[in-house]
Amino acid sequence: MINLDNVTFRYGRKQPVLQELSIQLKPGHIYGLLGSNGAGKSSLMRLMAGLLYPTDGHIRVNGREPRRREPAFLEDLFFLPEDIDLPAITFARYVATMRAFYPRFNDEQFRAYLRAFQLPSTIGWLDELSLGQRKKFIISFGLATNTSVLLMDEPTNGLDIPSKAQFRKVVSAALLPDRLVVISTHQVRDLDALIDAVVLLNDHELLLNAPLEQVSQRLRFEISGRDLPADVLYAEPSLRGHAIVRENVDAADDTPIDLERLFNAAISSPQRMKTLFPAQKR
Ligand SMILES: Nc1ncnc2c1ncn2[C@@H]1O[C@H](COP(=O)(O)OP(=O)(O)OP(=O)(O)O)[C@@H](O)[C@H]1O
Repeated sequence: MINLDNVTFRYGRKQPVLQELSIQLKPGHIYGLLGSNGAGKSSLMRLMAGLLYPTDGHIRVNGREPRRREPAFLEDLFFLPEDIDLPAITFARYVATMRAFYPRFNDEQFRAYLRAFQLPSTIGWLDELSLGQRKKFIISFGLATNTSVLLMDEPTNGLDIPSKAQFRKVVSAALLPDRLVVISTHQVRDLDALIDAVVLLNDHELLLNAPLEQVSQRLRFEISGRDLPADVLYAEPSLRGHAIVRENVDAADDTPIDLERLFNAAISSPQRMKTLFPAQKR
């Protein structure tokens, strides 16, 4: 469980990047952390990992304060940063060294993940891997640590299209009831059919924190003709008319969620989104 209580964060004396953020993230879920460039996704992940400290407010991860970086905290959280700088050592040496920090690291799983990503387990020097190969290697390692919290910052950057599909498959299979996964991205389509809850940052604050089930109960994703319905939150021209997001006023059947349209609707109608999703903890 990750709990943020009124967290404000700023770099030095600059304007706050995150302001009075209160969020609760629960195990058994894969959260998609969304936001425009510079919205503060990486900063938030680094705060959760204890690599940055809140200017104000409190963060608890499984009851522990990340900033203390206690061994029990570190062995139960894996953070995959956006830029992966692997050392100039061999695959075998890296695994032998790093696995010692994660008591639940599972070698068999690790090799299965590498196979799923079509990376040979005979990789040589890590600094000679391409960006996509480095990502696949570290994603496989992170999943195999079996930590209860897994934070991944832009993990799909650098992955080719088949690998993105493989990523979704592998991560969803690795979700267990006691595991909490947070994946940040600005390429929201990469998270289609993977996440089951969305956390959206906008304008330094939390705009949306909702399970997708709730999103589809409260919003409809439709194609409309030229005349847009009055309750539309967002519309974009499409080949067949307008692709729209509107309120699900009469609780009609669910429509499939389009994450990109959800994102655009939230950014363009923030006040209506807040009214529609008055999160217990915002
Ligand atoms: N080390 C730093 N020192 C000062 N300001 C920083 C630092 N790192 C990030 N920022 C600023 O904090 C804000 C949030 O950055 P952050 O990297 O958290 O956003 P992001 O949502 O992850 O962006 P992106 O999607 O582009 O990766 C930006 O305005 C950025 O310029």
